[in-house]
Amino acid sequence: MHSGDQRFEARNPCQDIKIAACLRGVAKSLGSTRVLRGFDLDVRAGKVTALLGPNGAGKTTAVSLLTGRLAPDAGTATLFGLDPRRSAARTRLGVMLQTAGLPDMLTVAEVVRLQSGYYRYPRTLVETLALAGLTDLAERRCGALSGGQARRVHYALAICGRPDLLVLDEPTATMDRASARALWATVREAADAGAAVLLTSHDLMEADALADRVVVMDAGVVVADATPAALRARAGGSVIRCRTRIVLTAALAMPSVHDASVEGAELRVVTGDGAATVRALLLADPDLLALRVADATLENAIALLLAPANQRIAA
Ligand SMILES: Nc1ncnc2c1ncn2[C@@H]1O[C@H](COP(=O)(O)OP(=O)(O)OP(=O)(O)O)[C@@H](O)[C@H]1O
Repeated sequence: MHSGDQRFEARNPCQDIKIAACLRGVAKSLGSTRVLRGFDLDVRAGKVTALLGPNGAGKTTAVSLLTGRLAPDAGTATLFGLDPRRSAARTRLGVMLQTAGLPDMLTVAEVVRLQSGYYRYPRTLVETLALAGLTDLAERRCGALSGGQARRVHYALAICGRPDLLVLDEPTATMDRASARALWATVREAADAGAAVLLTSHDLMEADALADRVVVMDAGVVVADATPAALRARAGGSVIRCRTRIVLTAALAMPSVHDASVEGAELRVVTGDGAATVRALLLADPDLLALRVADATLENAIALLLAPANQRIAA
C-alpha cells in the first residue's frame, strides 16, 4: 500500500476499530425496486443500534449488505474493515434473521452444538442454552417447537460464538413479553461487554428499552440518526388526549402543536408545550371531557418523522 492509500485508510470511518460494520453511500436495487439510495450506517462496538422504519423501508436489505448476503450496486459495505463476504469477517458475526429454518429432526442441543463448531471460541452449550432460555428444551426436537421457542433457538445460534457483532432482525416478533424481556437483558449484557449490536424492530418499546442509538429509515434513506432521548425531545414534550368538539385543523393550528389526529371519539395532540396547549384547548372548548396529558414516546417521535409533510406542523 503506498502512502496515499494509508492516508485514505486513516480518514475512512469504516476502518475505525470501534465501528464493527459500516455502509457508505450505498445504493441497492432488487428487481425493479430501488431499495437503498445513498445509504450510510455505522454500527459501533459496545452500543445497540436500532434500525427502524415502516414495512418495505429497506431494513432487511441493509442488514443483508452488512452481513455479506447481498453486495451493493454502488458505495461500500464493510464488516470489521473487510468485505463482508470474507470469512475472516463473518466468523466474528452472529446473525438472527427474520426467516430461517431449523432441521426438524435435530434437537435444540444438537443444532446449537453444530453451530458452535463453526466458531473459534464458542460459549459452552450450557451457557448458550441458559442465555437463550432454552435449558429445559435442550432435548426437544426443533420440529416440535412453538414459533416463539424456535425464535429463541435462532437467538442461541446467533450468540453461541461470542460474536463481536450481533445482528438481530426483529428478534422478538413472535415472543411473549417475558421471553422478549429476558432476551433484551442478554443483548444489553453483550453490548456492555463490548459487542456491537444491530437491531431491527417494529416494537418501539423494544427499541426504546435497548438502543443507544436509533436510525430511522424510510424509502431507502436515513431520515434520523440520534439517541432515543434526542428523538423523543424532537417530538415535543407531551401527548394530550380529550373528548372535544375541536376539529383537527383547529388543533393543528394551535401554538406548539406538532401533530394531531382523531382516534375514535378522542382528539390526540402531540405538543412541545403541554401547559400552553391545554390552555388553548380549554379556551376553544370549555366543555371538553376526559383530558389526559402524558410524556411523548419514541413512537410519537417516529410517527412524526414518518408523517407525510402536509400533516406536519412546525413548532
Ligand atoms: N428479491 C426482491 N425482488 C424485488 N424486490 C424486493 C426483493 N426483496 C425485497 N424487495 C423489496 O425491497 C423493499 C425493501 O425490502 P426490505 O425487506 O429490505 O424492507 P424492510 O424494511 O426490512 O421491511 P419489513 O419491515 O416489512 O421487514 C420492499 O419494497 C420489498 O418489496
